[in-house]
Amino acid sequence: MPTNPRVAKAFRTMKDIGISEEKVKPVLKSLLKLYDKNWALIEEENYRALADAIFEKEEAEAAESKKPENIEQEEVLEEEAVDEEPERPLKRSRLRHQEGQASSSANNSSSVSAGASFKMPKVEEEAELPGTNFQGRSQGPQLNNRTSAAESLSVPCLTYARNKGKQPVSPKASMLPEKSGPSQPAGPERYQPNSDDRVENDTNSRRNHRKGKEPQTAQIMPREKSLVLGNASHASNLKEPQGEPGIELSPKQKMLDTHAFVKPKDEPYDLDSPQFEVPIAVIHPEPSNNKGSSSGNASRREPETSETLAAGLRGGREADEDIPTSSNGLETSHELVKVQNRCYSNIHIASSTFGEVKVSIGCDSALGRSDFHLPSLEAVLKLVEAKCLKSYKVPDPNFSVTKLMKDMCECFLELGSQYNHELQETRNVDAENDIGYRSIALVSSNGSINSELDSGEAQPEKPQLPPPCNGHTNGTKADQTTSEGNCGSAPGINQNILEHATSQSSGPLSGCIELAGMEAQPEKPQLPPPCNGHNNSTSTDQIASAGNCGSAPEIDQNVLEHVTSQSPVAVCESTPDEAVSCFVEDITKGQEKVMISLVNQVNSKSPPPFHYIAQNVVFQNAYLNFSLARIGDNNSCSTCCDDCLSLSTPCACAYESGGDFAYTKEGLVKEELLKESISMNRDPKKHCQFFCKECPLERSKNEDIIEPCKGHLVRNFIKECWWKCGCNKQCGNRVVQRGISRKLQVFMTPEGKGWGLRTLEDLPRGAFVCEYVGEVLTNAELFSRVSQSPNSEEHSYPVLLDADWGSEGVLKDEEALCLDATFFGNVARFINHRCFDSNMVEIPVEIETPDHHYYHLAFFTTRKVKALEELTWDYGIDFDDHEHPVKAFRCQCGSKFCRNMKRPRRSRARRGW
Ligand SMILES: C[S@@+](CC[C@H](N)C(=O)[O-])C[C@H]1O[C@@H](n2cnc3c(N)ncnc32)[C@H](O)[C@@H]1O
Repeated sequence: MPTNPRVAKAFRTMKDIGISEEKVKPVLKSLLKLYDKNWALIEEENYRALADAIFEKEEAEAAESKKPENIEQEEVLEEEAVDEEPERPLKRSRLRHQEGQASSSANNSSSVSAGASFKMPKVEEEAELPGTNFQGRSQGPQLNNRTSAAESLSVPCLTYARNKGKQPVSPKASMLPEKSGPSQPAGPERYQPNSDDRVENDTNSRRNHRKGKEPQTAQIMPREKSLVLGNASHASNLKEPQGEPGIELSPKQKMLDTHAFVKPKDEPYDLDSPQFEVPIAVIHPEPSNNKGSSSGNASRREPETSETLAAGLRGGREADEDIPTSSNGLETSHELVKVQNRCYSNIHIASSTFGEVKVSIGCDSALGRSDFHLPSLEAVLKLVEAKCLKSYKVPDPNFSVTKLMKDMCECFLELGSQYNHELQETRNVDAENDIGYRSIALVSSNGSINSELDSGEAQPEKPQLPPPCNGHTNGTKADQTTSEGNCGSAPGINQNILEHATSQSSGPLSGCIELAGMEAQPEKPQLPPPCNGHNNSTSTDQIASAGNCGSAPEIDQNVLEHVTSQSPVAVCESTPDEAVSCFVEDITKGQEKVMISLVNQVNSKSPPPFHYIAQNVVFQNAYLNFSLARIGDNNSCSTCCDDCLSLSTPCACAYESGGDFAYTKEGLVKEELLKESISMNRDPKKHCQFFCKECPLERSKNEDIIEPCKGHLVRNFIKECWWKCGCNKQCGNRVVQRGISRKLQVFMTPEGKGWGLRTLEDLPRGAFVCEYVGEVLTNAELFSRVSQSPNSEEHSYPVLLDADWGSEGVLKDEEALCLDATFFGNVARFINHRCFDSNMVEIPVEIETPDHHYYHLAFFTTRKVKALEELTWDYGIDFDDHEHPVKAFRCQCGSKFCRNMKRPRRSRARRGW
């Protein structure tokens, strides 16, 4: 009897089930070597792995001795087939990591199917799934996340059968057919009534496998926790034994072992843990590559990540649990799973000293459910978002779970660092910028950073400024301004600050701005100096050189945005010495879903008097017919529900845009339409134009001598779902009608263009910004309005709704319409013109009526637009057309393609008015 009590016990246990010491010894030796003497793995489940290995060895030997020549031949083929088969999970995921390839096998790793029939629909998606710990998923005999209920039930049958009939068959076995034929893929390996059939069935199964039909059941089956030795499955969890002393392998066994998991020594696995837990545990919406951070990228399985998360989840782990650590001393995902077992249905939040926060959610409802399959992260997020939008009536269509989780992290940080508040107040402003502080800072008129503004009790920590682009925290404002051109909006950090500012509804700066007429007048904020040259050394030229970044320095913008969210009233002051001569918290007066502030840091001009409207209004004669009766079946999708974009076949509303919806699921205009629309503006001559027989536009100018039509571009329309449609308001084919959702701001441009519109957040290409909203006028009405206007130059540029005049036949005067936002309009009235390379393009949108003489004109970004960039649109002006009723302005767009520059004129057909 061996002296080592563990060895002795192993022998004893094996003996109990009729296995001699002689047989146990070499296998045990081999296993010990394989598992790095990790006895826990061998002893687990009453020496299941050991028994498996012994049976497998026996099986292989028996097969070897019986094998006729033709089978050997077959095995060669089988080996080849195995070579062609997608690699087993662990190896696959590793390859992926090493080679950076999005191998389809990552998914397949958890598929019942094997061989050529391997196919998972979501391959690419999952391959990119951030935070999916494929390694964790692939350890040990896998619980297949695609295993059908029947397959799951078959587990014990297989394992019992494998057990030479020495163990009682699980009651579940009786639920399965006695013997599965070839038409039942997992049949032969699932149920084997007696040991005599074993080799035969193995052969069958491999034949099937070669045909790509045989699922590798043995390797991917779930094991029930209560399984005892007799339930042992294939020895598929053994490391490839080649070269292991003490075990001679037959070719057949080698073949079998090719199917076996190659279990690296530093990644012990837990046979008990249902593998589907792993991906759930490690799903992270936003992977971070930040080394040393606790919010790791689980898909890359950074050791820190596993460790931190495991540590966070560890909770009540037994002290004596003998799960080995990996070779680098860190715990493995295996532990993560195990620990998770005890923490499911919990939310865990942890932060690192780097100020990063990790939120993890454990779900137990799927445990043990054989019908459970791993959804893609994208699908999970989408569903949650849909639920939030529907059930919780989240009004913002751009609500995202990822953002929500970010918010959670931020709140966690904020709350967690409150105690540090006072310390933060006295922080040296020259200190390193630290995103962890999520701060807002102000710039005083002398350009130095003022960190004294936080006077609120128990407020989150003191705002801290991001350093200006030139790195000089104490530099002058001019420095900051001039450096802005190179930086765009400050990378990442400023955006965070902006968002933070917006979210702090009663934050530390509450009431900082002087509020006219309010009783309590808290300290006035030290706002940035104006850009008019009146103050200190600030130079207008320098500011103007801010280039593409819009006009205001980013830091100022942070301030403004922050103040915007705090200040309940507008403040306009006439003294140019003040940093902001005019500030309006919300020019929409609550009519948009989002507030849109207005700020003037350039001169003392007040906002123009106009009525903000969020929807077009008819001035007088314009004829619009929105009757439901006009909307036919071709123009609506009454049988749809929820979100039309999720339909496999687009509904009738996609007809207008060529049978496919104009929007992506992200709410962006699809490339093709976007490109076409941009091209129409840039090179109108290349596109189809319609020439009216009797142009209503010309008619409106002069009824006596009607000039020939100058042509109208035939534009592509977006058609959105509407009231007659069965889908809901959050349907992805309803973007424009949901209104403005982006953070925008009206500001005084320093280049002399007057007011302009800018974005306070980064915008992707194809994003809806706003609609041009104004009074709907007939062209005749507009003509008389403009001609009566003493200074037509100051008239907000009207737009002609002529995108489909060609299909409308001869239009009556009341059908030839345009929009004028001069007196009644929305934020689009502030959008300035830029020749040729503007960052927005207008696209006609059909919503309420299929009559295309009236439609909505919506602006979409032509490219990614950085926070603080001015939003522009090419009005299509021909600066040489001196006959035009609206006098052309002297263009200050700054584009190198400007059509109004002092050089040979680039004339172009004037679009619309
Ligand atoms: C639709 S409004 C834009 C808002 C306007 N800047 C304001 O202050 O209300 C059009 C007017 O803005 C001015 N504008 C727009 N783009 C311009 C440009 N590129 N250069 C100079 N002025 C421009 C012209 O006065 C034009 O008539």
